[in-house]
Amino acid sequence: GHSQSRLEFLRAAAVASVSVRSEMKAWVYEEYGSVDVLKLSDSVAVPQVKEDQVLIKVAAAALNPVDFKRRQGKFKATDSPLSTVPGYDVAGVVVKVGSQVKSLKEGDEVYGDVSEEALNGPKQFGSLAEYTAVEEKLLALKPKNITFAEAASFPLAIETAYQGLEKTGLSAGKSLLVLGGAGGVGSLVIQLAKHIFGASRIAATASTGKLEFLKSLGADLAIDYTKENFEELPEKFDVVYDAVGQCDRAVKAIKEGGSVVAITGAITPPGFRFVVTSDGEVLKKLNPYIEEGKITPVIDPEGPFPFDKVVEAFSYLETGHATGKVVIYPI
Ligand SMILES: NC(=O)C1=CN([C@@H]2O[C@H](COP(=O)(O)OP(=O)(O)OC[C@H]3O[C@@H](n4cnc5c(N)ncnc54)[C@H](OP(=O)(O)O)[C@@H]3O)[C@@H](O)[C@H]2O)C=CC1
Ligand SMILES: CC[C@H]1OC(C)=C(O)C1=O
Repeated sequence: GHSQSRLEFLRAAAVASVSVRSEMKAWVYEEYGSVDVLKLSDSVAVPQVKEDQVLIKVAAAALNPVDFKRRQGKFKATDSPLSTVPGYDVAGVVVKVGSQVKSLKEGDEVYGDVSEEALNGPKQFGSLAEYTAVEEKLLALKPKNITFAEAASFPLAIETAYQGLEKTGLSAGKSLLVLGGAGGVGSLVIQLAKHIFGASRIAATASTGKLEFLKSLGADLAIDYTKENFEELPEKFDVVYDAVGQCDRAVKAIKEGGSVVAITGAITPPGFRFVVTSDGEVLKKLNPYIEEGKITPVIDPEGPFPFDKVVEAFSYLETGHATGKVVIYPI
């Protein structure tokens, strides 16, 4: 009928517009440094899709500390070549698919972390752009009940939270202490621990103004780190998830036989380091919890930041005091 042919026309036009357009707007840095090296260019090549990749028209992106640590040159030994388009987290619409793509098609609304290994050869052309090319296996369909901005807030942080908790052996009836419960990762660790891993008791640390926020996420005990030292409390935990870099103190807060997973900072045994691997299958597994409203996105109210305010967004994230995620929307 008329509407079907119109839809096909629009879809073809969308594809044609991309295949004709060879340049796009993107944030780029050509050298390592502070936010001053970030430039907004309008002549970056639209990425070509490899056989196992899809081309995404970016609707929203989110920032992670790894973006600014990488830009500062902290991972230069294993980084991809400069110049770099930063950005790991993406949400948007598929506009082109590679020849080996199995289940995604043009028009699909997707989200994910574009770099399978965060530190080892991350994407040179990331998500802070109008288009980005991503392997199908790193993506999942966006749940219908959340916006693109909310979807972009999840991937790297929720995969870090989930995979890190899996490694600790947290299971039903065990207790957990989260160091940095109000951050992008910590706010999801609390929710996943409660709703998926069945933790019987969750404690978390943050500063004075965020204690009620911790409880709203599902923490039973909110510890104000400006007033007390968690490791001096009488209560010990089966698991500590360190998202701050306090492993030397975390190991004093576990029960005999407990475990400490640390995602940043120096490691003190028996604590162990964990680094996230991007995986669309994790998002597919968590989608039902998001669709049921059990896991909810947390976007810092300073944002979302529009595309031309990425420098302001990084400056805010780099204060180390963002609540939940710093999102870039609209693009
Ligand atoms: N290994 C891996 O795979 C990954 C590592 N990371 C790393 O983990 C860390 C956390 O990442 P992310 O959550 O995105 O970071 P965020 O920038 O979102 O963390 C900000 C939060 O940290 C809290 N915070 C700061 N200092 C303390 C403290 N002393 N005690 C408790 N909370 C504190 C702040 O709360 P307040 O304002 O109350 O101080 C704020 O809410 C970063 O270093 C990041 O690089 C992140 C993802 C993956
Ligand atoms: C060594 C941890 C490193 O990896 C990620 C993804 C970060 O944010 C880090 O600090």
